[in-house]
Amino acid sequence: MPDEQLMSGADTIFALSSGRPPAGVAVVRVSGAGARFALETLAGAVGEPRRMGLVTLRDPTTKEALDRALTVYFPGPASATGEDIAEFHLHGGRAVVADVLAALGRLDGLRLAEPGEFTRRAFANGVMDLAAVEGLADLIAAETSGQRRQALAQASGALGAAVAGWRERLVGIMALVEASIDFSDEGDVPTNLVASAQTDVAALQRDVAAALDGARRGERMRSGLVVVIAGPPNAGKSSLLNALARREVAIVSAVPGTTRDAIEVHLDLDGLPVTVIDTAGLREGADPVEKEGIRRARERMALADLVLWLEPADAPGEAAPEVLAPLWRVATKCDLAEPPPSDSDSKRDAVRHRVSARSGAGLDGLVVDLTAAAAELIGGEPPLVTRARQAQALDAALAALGEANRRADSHPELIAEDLRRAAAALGEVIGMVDVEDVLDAIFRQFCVGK
Ligand SMILES: Nc1nc2c(c(=O)[nH]1)N(C=O)[C@@H](CNc1ccc(C(=O)N[C@@H](CCC(=O)O)C(=O)O)cc1)CN2
Ligand SMILES: Nc1nc2c(ncn2[C@@H]2O[C@H](COP(=O)(O)OP(=O)(O)OP(=O)(O)O)[C@@H](O)[C@H]2O)c(=O)[nH]1
Ligand SMILES: [Mg+2]
Repeated sequence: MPDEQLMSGADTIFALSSGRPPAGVAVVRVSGAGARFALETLAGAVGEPRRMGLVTLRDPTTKEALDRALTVYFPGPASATGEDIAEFHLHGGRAVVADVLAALGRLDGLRLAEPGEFTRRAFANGVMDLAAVEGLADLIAAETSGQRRQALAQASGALGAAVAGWRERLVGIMALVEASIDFSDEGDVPTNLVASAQTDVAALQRDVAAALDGARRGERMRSGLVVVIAGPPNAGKSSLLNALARREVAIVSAVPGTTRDAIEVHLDLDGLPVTVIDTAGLREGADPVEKEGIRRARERMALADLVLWLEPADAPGEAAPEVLAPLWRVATKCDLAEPPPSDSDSKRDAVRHRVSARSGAGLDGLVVDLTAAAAELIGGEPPLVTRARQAQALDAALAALGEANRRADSHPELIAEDLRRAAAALGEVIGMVDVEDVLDAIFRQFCVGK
């Protein structure tokens, strides 16, 4: 083991960072003081920093060729983890990858990385703040362009930069308040210092509150908008789900009470993530299994962002239950019945769409309307705040700022204490304070190699 590695105390870690073999190319990353040693030993050369080179990789013991591969060396601290990094871009065959990983594992001081360990080191070395780490997790999980856009902004440090700006302003405000405390020792309290501090606090409150305003939107973008299909048995709920998903996800039958479990599909509507959930038809007097399905249906409706209430055009009139979310009445099987005279529905809860899963009629219109609703709820410029954890910390900061602002001018020491709490809460957002358990929770979500 190289001496500097013993001194740094941290192991050198390695992992397959690309997807599951077989694949066209597989990328193995090595991070830590032994990265250089790994290249020297397997490739026989390190190469110019940050330049790829084509080499033959050899087993260090037998000297057998393992692959013709591309390698690149990134010396720390200007690297993705802040440590020395070596990358092996291999042919993505299972045996190539397995044999190269095995050869690395036999090198002194190298061990397989734990999930998220590369990113954990990037965080520990100040390459990324905690919000950026969360953004990176979201970037890897992103299924739609909208999610990608929001995650990339956060992974690139958008929230971290905003928080840094707020903290800087807070430090300026604290200086004003501290100055007024010092003056008060001299029996000459310039109250305008505190007044000026309070003006600045109010401005800061407005900016933090504005960022918090987007939090719900950010969380919905991460998790996807939840649209629940509900209605009486046999209304054509599962048929509509299948039509929206364009595949036979749910069982459709003429027997009422077919669906019991809630069935989810993920749609990408113009880059916006929408989860559509098919549920058991609501009715009284069902058997115990169906009853449980109906309980789950109601539970899903209670958590929905939007409910589609389906009623067959040839047997309309089943009253929709009260729900918190907006509810759209959708007439189904419109191939079976003529539309009723237009004044037959009261304006307030008029049927909003007439569809037929069989003929396809009305489906495009429904999707256009859903896309517009999604754009309304989660579209637009990506918000800064995207997680409940971030929102809670900012809420705490806002509360402390509010306290500071409400205090009488005569208590600068108490104002200073409020401001320190606000600063600590802002620090939590970017992981400067008190986040060990949060860290474990976040890094557990990552895959090995990230
Ligand atoms: N092959 C490969 N592709 C990858 C990654 C990787 O680690 N390896 N990434 C892994 O997530 C992402 C790219 N992220 C990276 C982030 C920073 C640096 C880096 O060297 N940063 C230095 C120098 C910056 C510069 O010269 O412009 C620095 O920030 O100091 C490299 C990759 C996506 N693609
Ligand atoms: N003519 C016509 N029949 C339809 C249409 N959509 C569904 N059906 C029929 O209506 C019956 C019930 O359809 P499902 O989609 O299973 O209804 P559901 O609401 O999921 O029923 P449950 O799961 O039992 O609550 C099936 O026989 C379907 O073929 C349609 O647009 N037109
Ligand atoms: Mg069904």
